[in-house]
Amino acid sequence: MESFTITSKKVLTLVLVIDKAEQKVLLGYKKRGFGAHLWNGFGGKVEPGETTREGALRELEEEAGITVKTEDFKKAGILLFQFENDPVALETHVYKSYEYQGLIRECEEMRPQWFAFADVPYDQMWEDDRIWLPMLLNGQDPFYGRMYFKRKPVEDTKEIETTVTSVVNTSTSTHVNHSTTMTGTSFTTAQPKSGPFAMCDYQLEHSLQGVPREIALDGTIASFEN
Ligand SMILES: Nc1nc2c([nH]c(=O)n2[C@H]2C[C@H](O)[C@@H](COP(=O)(O)OP(=O)(O)OP(=O)(O)O)O2)c(=O)[nH]1
Repeated sequence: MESFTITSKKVLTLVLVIDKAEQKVLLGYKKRGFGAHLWNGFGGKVEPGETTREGALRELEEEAGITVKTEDFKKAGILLFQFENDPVALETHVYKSYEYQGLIRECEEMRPQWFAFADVPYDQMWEDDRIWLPMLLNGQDPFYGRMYFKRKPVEDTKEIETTVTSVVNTSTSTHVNHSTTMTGTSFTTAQPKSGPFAMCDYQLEHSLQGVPREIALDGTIASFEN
């Protein structure tokens, strides 16, 4: 796991708005930038001077045109994304709300659309989403996940097949470890099915003593929300 050692992290947010009565979740089709051509929740980088909650609410308003009252806005967990040979991890603070105000609208970055829980397009999302999003939709939060990605080899014109061998698990008594071997992931450069990265390992915990607030550089939960 040496190639996954991290020395710093960027703080990001991700917001899932859920219609509980209709069993639907609001996703956005990302038109450009990091994660382009994938469906995702709304979010992005936290700006200097902002809390993660403020950053998440701002991104939701910018990208989907809607607002959520503070009391309805719940922290669901933290996902730490790590990329092979990249010392900078992405500490993503995940929020959810069952309520919203305003009119949902498209912007130049995201095209919002409601999906029934049963129709969430996992094959056109980041690969880790199929692991934790069902838990969030079923109310099995808070959670903490650590996901490891390798870059898929890129070939310009034709669809290619790639095999990613799982990295060795480092089981500890506090982590539920899952190791996956993914074979035959097809994608094109123009429209990668599940993005330019292949997840090669992950850990997910959801029986936490509280809602995680920060992750230490050794990957453990540094502190919990009050
Ligand atoms: N569902 C999911 N979301 C992810 C994964 N990895 C990852 O960075 N994200 C999210 C976190 C952020 O919401 C978003 C990346 O933020 P961004 O680069 O779009 O940030 P931004 O809007 O500030 O960017 P920009 O304006 O500078 O283009 O993608 C993942 O594996 N799964």
